Amino acid sequence: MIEISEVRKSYGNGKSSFMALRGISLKIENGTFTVILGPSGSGKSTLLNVASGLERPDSGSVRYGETDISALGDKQLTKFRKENVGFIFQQYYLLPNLDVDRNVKMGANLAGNKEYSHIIEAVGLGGKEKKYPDELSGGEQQRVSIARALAKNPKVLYLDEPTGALDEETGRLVLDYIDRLQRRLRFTVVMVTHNVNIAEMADTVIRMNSGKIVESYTGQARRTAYEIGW
Ligand SMILES: Nc1ncnc2c1ncn2[C@@H]1O[C@H](COP(=O)(O)OP(=O)(O)OP(=O)(O)O)[C@@H](O)[C@H]1O
Repeated sequence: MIEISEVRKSYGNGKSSFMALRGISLKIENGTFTVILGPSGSGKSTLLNVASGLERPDSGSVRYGETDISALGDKQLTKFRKENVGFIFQQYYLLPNLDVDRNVKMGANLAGNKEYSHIIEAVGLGGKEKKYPDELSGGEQQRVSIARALAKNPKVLYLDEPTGALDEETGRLVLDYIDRLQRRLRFTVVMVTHNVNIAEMADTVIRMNSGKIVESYTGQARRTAYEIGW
């Protein structure tokens, strides 16, 4: 379980400081799919970054089971991220001079995994291993970034607006891969999105406003990427 307790986070200092998270507490069960909704600037990305160990909270704790990652040193925190979490962003951040196979291999190497070809197949990119990012569509590039993240075999996959740069058809396709892989492999998913419809795909929905959680509910029947509105 991921347990976030009384987390606060501000940016800047003095008069220009801004409190992005104002006391967030939340529990995420292993193997569940959580969607975080909220208006622009409400703190969604900050929460994702703090939960995943990309950023440290000013106060409060972020626990993965027995480990409080907010108390880890830099080296230990980096090791924790390498071994436990995968990231997917709106931008794909693929290395342009590496082909699909080597981009995904980079993810596998981070976690010391040798096997990753099956992940390329699983995101529907079998046969495209030798293509370079600029030879792929946006949806294909995002599926490479999913494969790269999953090649680490992460316990938790964090996604920040993964379909933000994609049209509806491609967005549904990408979400469908994430959904089906999550149901099969049972890793934990935490996804930030502007699209309220995507919340219907989740077990748990968290709604944020002004750095606080204003609503959360869990246990809803999950819909597939092709059953939701857009
Ligand atoms: N590195 C930073 N330095 C200064 N302020 C920041 C930084 N990152 C975020 N903020 C501020 O913190 C607030 C919350 O930002 P955050 O990115 O978490 O919101 P969000 O809900 O993800 O927004 P969006 O949906 O637009 O991405 C915003 O007002 C933002 O300007």
